[in-house]
This record gives sequence, C-alpha cells and structure tokens, in this order.
Amino acid sequence: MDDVVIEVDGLRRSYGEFEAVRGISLRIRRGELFALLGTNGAGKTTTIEVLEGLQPATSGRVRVLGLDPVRDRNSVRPRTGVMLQHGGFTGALTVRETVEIWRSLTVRPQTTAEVLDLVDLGDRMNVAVEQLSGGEGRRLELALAVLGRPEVLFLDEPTTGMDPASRRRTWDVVRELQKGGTTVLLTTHYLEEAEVLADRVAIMRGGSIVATGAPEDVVRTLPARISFRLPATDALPDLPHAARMVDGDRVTYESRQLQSDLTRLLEWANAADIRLASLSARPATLEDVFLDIAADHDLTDQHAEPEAAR
Ligand SMILES: Nc1ncnc2c1ncn2[C@@H]1O[C@H](COP(=O)(O)OP(=O)(O)OP(=O)(O)O)[C@@H](O)[C@H]1O
Repeated sequence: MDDVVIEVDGLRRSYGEFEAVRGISLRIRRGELFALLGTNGAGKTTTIEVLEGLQPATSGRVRVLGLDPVRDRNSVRPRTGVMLQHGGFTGALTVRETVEIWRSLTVRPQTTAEVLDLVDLGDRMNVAVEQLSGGEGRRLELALAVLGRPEVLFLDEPTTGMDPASRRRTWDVVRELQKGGTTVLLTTHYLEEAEVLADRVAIMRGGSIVATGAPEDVVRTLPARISFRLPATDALPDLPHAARMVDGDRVTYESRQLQSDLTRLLEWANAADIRLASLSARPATLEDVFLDIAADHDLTDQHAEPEAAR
C-alpha cells in the first residue's frame, strides 16, 4: 500500500474576497519529490504555507504525516523542515552562531560542521550572515531547514539567486535527502530543476492544478519538434504523424512520433540530395508545457498556423 505522507483534498484558501487556491487535491508518497509549478500568483506559496501550518485552509482537508498541520502543529513541526522564500536572519550574527541558535531549538539536530559541510558553507562559518552572497544565504536557509533530519521537507523556490554550480550542489543535497527517505515538496520557477529532480509535478494556474504527473508524462501531452531551414521554393514532404508549419525559410514539424517522422524526413532529404540547414529534433520540454498552459490558448494559436489552415 502507498505510504501517503501529504494529503490535500479540495483545498481552498481565500484572502478576503480573493480566492488564491481553488479546490486542489494532491497525494504525495513517502520519499517522493513533488514539484509545484506555476506562473507568478498561481497559488504555490499559499498551498505550501497551508501545508506548513503557517496559514489555515479556508476549506478542504490537509494532512501531513497523518496530522493536521495547524491543530497538531507541535507534533508535525519537529518532523518537518521548512525553507521559506524569504527567511529571516539576524545579519550581524555569524553563520556558526545562526546555526547554533537553530540547533538549540531543534530536536536531535545534526552538528554545525555536518550541516554546513552538507551545503558547502564549511569555510564560511565565521562570516557574518549579512556578508553572505544571495546564493550562500539560500544555502544557509537550506542548512537550517534540514538541521533536524526532517521526514518532510518544504522548499519554496530553494535555488532562486544561486549560480549554476550552487544550484547543482543544492540538487545533490536534495537528492541525498530523498535517498534517505525524506519526502520533498518543492516550488520552483526553474523548469529544468523540476525536470531533473521531481518524481511528479503539478502545474498550477489561477489557484487550480491544470496538469499533473511524472515530468515525462506531462511532457508527452505536447508533440516533439523537428525544425530546419530550407529555401521557400523547395517542395516539402508530408510526415505521417506531424503537422507542418512554414515561416519564411524556417520549417517546423510538430510530431507525435519523432523517430519515425524524423527517419522519413532524412530519407526524403537524402534521396533528393537536399541539405537541411540548422536541423534540430527534440521532444517537448516541461518549459514548453508550462508556456503552453501559461499562454492559456491552444497550440494552433500559440505557434505559427498549420500550413493546411492557410
Ligand atoms: N496575504 C495575502 N493577502 C492577500 N492576497 C495574497 C496574500 N498572499 C498571497 N496573496 C495573493 O494570492 C495569490 C497567490 O499568491 P501565492 O504567493 O500563493 O502565489 P505563487 O504561485 O507562490 O506566486 P510566486 O510564483 O509569485 O511566488 C496572488 O494573487 C497573491 O497576490
């Protein structure tokens, strides 16, 4: 049986008249890494804050580790780690002092050296927090979130402001924690981050979940793309599983069967001794799906019109 750690049923959260989260439902299993994605204002932070017990639900049911995060806060809190979008540090304290204070508030904490090594801040222990770079500050927040070896970890945009090397280091830390059985709920605006890390994603828009599943399954809802440049006068082949779009000398096929359509195209080009300049073929990405959803209109409007419709 699935070991469900986070349960959300029909969650709604309003601020006055405005409904920021409009009846979402989720199940997240132990050891799973789940990413909440969505445009600015889609309701991700609100959702994660309700799960953290920082805000009450307006209606619906929420359980973390089988407990109500608001009513059972004292039981849930020691078993969860929280990295907020904007943590509050006292800038004059050193990194070591900051960790020591948090250690004194944490049940069974890791040692200061352990946790700072984990996030690669071991050599910054005696630096005042206000002197850390933005990315180092985020890593310190991550260290504090994982100090108590949480069973559930909430990460709200954990890698914002990090350079690519820090981001990858953070991904490694998150993967290690997940391997150890930690359940992770993450929000991010970096689609690549979700594609690399997440077992499952949910894309939110306007307070609702509009797509959910494993990244590869969500991506499969959109066709792959084959594109190249060819002078407009050349005849073009029909590919059996693809719609063709032509924009000047740029030709794009949206294909539901990339391998067979690409094979057909290359056979055609070879037989006719045609060189396909700037040829590229790639499956859709999570970013494509995200942009498609964010744009809120269908594929034929978003891309160039299919040739047949002209
Ligand atoms: N305390 C509040 N009072 C009133 N409205 C709020 C409050 N907090 C959030 N909102 C509104 O609720 C909506 C959802 O906000 P939320 O922060 O959950 O979105 P988000 O998906 O996390 O966005 P972002 O990607 O920009 O962080 C937004 O329209 C926001 O303006």
